[in-house]
Amino acid sequence: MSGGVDSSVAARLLADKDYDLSAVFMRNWDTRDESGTDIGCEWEKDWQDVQQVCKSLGIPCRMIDLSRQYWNRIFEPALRIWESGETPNPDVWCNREIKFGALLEHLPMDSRSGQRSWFATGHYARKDWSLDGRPKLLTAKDELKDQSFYLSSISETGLARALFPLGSLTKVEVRKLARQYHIETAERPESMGLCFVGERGKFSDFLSSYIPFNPGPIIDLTTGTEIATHQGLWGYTIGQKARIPGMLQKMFVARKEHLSNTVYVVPGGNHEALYMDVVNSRDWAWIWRDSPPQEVFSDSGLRALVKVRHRAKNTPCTVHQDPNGHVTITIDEPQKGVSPGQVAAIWRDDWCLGCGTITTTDQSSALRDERLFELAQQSQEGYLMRQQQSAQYILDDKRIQNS
Ligand SMILES: Nc1ncnc2c1ncn2[C@@H]1O[C@H](COP(=O)(O)OP(=O)(O)OP(=O)(O)O)[C@@H](O)[C@H]1O
Repeated sequence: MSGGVDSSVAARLLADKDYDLSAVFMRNWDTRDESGTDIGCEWEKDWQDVQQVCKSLGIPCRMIDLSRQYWNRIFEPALRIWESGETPNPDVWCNREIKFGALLEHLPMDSRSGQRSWFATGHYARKDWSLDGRPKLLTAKDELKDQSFYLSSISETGLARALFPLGSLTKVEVRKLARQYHIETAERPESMGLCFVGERGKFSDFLSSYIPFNPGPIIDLTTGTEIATHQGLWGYTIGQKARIPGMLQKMFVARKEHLSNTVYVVPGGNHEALYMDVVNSRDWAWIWRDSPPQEVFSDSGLRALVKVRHRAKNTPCTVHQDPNGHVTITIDEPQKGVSPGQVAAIWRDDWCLGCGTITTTDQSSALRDERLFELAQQSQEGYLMRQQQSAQYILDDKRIQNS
């Protein structure tokens, strides 16, 4: 339980069904880890809320400190990904590594069945069983609140023990129930921001206390000219507006290039260079790890639905997997703002099958404007050449000084 409306209502619904309940609150962020900031200990407030709600529901609760695991398994790796120019999705990996990973390991074993106890959360998702008894992750009834995207990386073992009591309710119904049950946190607003880290004002300011500045050029992809300097690739997200001082025209981030430390922008939020329809991925994980759908290995591939970020709509696509496990997704309708580092998850109707991290995106020949990509190539080569030249000048300078 997080102390919020959703997990509190979930607990109450299970209590009404006579489950033998106990609650666990995870403390996953230690504000002492925050470099140079003094933001206060929000987890203490959440923990108080959990204790208060549990007291009125009459169920025991305890706190588990998983902040070291969160730092090592989620936050540190995410910082390295931001630094490399990709935009990670720590919340998806948090569900796999922490909630349905480290936490599950703490759950007591049921003496009768020899299995771990059931594990309920306030996620908006549903679960069903296949005919041969395997758990299926399904989308929630409330399409707007559906969180199956965030759960798409969890394993079959974790899913098998999971209960999602809110899966068939809408958020409006859940809030109504919270008021009806007089749950203390019924009016608590939706939590925002990075899972467990919480809201942190301007996110790029928060990141800049962990990642060193690394200035590089911002290049207009349509002209190949350098129009500004950025302070680090991590401050820019593909598809989003890029603030360019002194420029009236609104520019949007089309690409980020790690090798040359370059941000490429285009004028206008609907520019064709912002739309991608081919997605390559790494670390692909099927929820049923040992039995991917066999169609992905055939020439025609698996027809499915894909989501490339939480609020994107599920879009028809074709999925292929090569013998090395790499998954490529070709999307029927080009998507805006598909970002390496983010997660692509796939569904068959309402059944979520798994997800992977986006490595590269591309435009199929129907979309591609070769001229733009030649310009990008040239400006990248030009930038690398200038870097080599300035390195040579520094060397020459040193030689002159030494002699
Ligand atoms: N600190 C925590 N300790 C234990 N469980 C948590 C914690 N944070 C989240 N959860 C569990 O994960 C579920 C989803 O969390 P998330 O933050 O995505 O949703 P939420 O809408 O903010 O949920 P809530 O209203 O319960 O805070 C929660 O409903 C809860 O069951």
